[in-house]
Amino acid sequence: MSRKFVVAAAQMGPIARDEPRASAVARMCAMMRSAHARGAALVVFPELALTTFFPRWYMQDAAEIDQWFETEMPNGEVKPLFDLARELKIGFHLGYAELTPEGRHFNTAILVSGQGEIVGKYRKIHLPGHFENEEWRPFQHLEKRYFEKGDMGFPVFDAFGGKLGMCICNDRRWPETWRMLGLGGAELVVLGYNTPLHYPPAPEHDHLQYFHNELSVQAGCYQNGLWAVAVAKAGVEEGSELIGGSVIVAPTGEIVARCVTSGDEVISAEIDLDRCTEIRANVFNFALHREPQDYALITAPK
Ligand SMILES: NC(=O)N[C@@H](C(=O)O)c1ccc(O)cc1
Repeated sequence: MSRKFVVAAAQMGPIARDEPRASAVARMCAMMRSAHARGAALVVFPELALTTFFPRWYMQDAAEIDQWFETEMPNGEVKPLFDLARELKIGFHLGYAELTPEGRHFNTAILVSGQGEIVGKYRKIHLPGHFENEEWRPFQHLEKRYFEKGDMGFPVFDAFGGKLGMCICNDRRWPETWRMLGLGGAELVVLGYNTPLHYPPAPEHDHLQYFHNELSVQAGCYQNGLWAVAVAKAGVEEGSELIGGSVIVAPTGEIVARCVTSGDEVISAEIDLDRCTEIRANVFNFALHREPQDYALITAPK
């Protein structure tokens, strides 16, 4: 059986602070239709795709914070996306802020099948930023304040005729993320990001943001022999510029499609999951060449 299919990346432009979720969902539905018209079986939306990137603001009031979170998935506002997926028989990946019935907060992503069923879930592990208000910053990055570290590890799911894994934004910079997913057998990793162009602790690196995005994703793909779809929320959002540059990357590390705008934009590529073998049966044949007995420091407590 052929393991080729078309994947799409649906990059999103900015979402305003007062933009209702229904508006973001309508934009996603339009891109889902465009992805479907290209023959895509799966369309990947960004991290925290339903709202503006709220960790840029310092908040103390619990109710004010919780308004950015979803207590159910799907809920009434997101249901049109699930309904359209079912109608078009197209799967999707969606990032959102999750508030559990126990009152826990996570930066979460789900994988939804072409039948509109949630078939995978991941909660972000590498939370960037800081806990307290840092007034010297033009924008805060308070993910450590608003989210708990994910508690699901790096799961890999049987879906779309192969093995799929997820990670979220800052996770993509960490080789451990990719290696865990690679060891779990992932053949395709899907991820979303909100990456500010300006990095206040080291502004001399601002010009490297696009490069570091590609470097991280391409290295993760090559070193683990897997495909990736990495999708931005881009553009100037509430005065903070987020990078675009969403990409689809092959197991060889080559970029096969790249967004060229900072707005809502769909790109697609036919991917062949069997091409993972080109790398995994050769230079990164884990069973033959990995030497984990020499990697103990990687898992030593910090
Ligand atoms: N949403 C994210 O995870 N964004 C991060 C990233 O792009 O890796 C990130 C990391 C450090 C920062 O100071 C700001 C943003």
